[in-house]
Amino acid sequence: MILVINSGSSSVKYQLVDLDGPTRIKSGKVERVGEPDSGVPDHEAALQRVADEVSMDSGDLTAIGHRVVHGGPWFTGPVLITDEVVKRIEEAVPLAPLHNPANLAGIEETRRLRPDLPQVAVFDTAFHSTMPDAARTYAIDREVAERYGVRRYGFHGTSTAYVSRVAAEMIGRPGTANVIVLHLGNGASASAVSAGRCVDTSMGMTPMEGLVMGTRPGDLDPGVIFHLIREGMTPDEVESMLNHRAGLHGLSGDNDMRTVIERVAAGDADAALAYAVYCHRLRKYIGAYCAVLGTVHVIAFTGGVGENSAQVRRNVLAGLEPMGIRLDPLRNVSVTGARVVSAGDSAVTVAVVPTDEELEIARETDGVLARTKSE
Ligand SMILES: Nc1ncnc2c1ncn2[C@@H]1O[C@H](COP(=O)(O)OP(=O)(O)O)[C@@H](O)[C@H]1O
Ligand SMILES: CC(=O)OP(=O)(O)O
Ligand SMILES: [Mg+2]
Repeated sequence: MILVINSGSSSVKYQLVDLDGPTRIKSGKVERVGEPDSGVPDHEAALQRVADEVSMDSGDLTAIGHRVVHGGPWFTGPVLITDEVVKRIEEAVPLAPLHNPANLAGIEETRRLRPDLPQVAVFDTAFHSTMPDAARTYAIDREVAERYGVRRYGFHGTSTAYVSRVAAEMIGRPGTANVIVLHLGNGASASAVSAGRCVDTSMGMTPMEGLVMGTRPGDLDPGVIFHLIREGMTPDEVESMLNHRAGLHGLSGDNDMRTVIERVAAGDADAALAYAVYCHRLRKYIGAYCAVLGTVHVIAFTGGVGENSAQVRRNVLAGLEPMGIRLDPLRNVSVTGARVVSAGDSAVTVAVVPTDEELEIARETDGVLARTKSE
């Protein structure tokens, strides 16, 4: 039995997975980590709760798999965690300040509680590591880029790998489909996947580029940053603003899409603007990735917003009928499992695919253990 820990910026999810049996034995989520009055002051406290819930001393555990958001230039696949690996994950903290520290806290805690078990790191960046150079490269001075390691990595790769595979299977094109995956959670990204390979993704060197997110702005003219610094903000203040007080939260004061949508319905102008900017950016990326892929077989919505908000799907895809994208209004409001929500005559299939990062991490963890044993 494998324990999977998915430490996010504000939540810790876990799953106990038995890959030989009925797969998901137990799962849970500690949310609102670090928010005042949530009763969960930090990630250590959240992990303590998880440890209480899963009986960490169980003899049935064979390994622990961890989501790690940034693998830097070092990791293009899952690895057994050693002190050396931990050091690399620490080195990548400045590139994913909301995520890597939380991932490290999870690793440290489970290594302390179960030093006897193999632990595996599964990186968000790994799936995107085979992106073509044209998509991975920022058009800046090549020497500067090389010296400082400036390049695009992409994130949400574990989710995107899982969802693109399920979506391709759903339409009877396993391993061959062209898929646009829209992972819309607190962080959000779009990816273009062709025959199982990522050919472009919206997040970049850090998880700040691309779509509008709960607290991050997505695409932003870099000139804005220099303007703010010249006006007197420090680089740390700008970075903190862009990580914590931008996106839906920056525009409306709320980062939770459910609250934003309720406020839009109640006629709130700030929420309406935040929602409009969010949807507009998403439409732009869908258009861009249709062009990148040429032919799109399926658009897959996932993540908390993508899976649950029929309204976001409807608003974002409205008017795209000339591009062969037509939702079925009734299917779009259906609510269970992986499902097709496009009309029968839609050239492009639109699907909702609940992501399962934890199952994918368990499989990758199992794969690393099998390879380690056979070596
Ligand atoms: N029914 C819903 N309608 C709109 N948004 C929803 C709904 N359910 C969940 N969400 C949104 O999903 C987001 C969280 O997604 P999730 O994938 O769980 O986040 P993360 O894994 O990044 O912490 C929140 O913004 C939440 O408001
Ligand atoms: C990479 C990233 O943004 O992850 P999350 O959506 O879990 O915050
Ligand atoms: Mg997530």
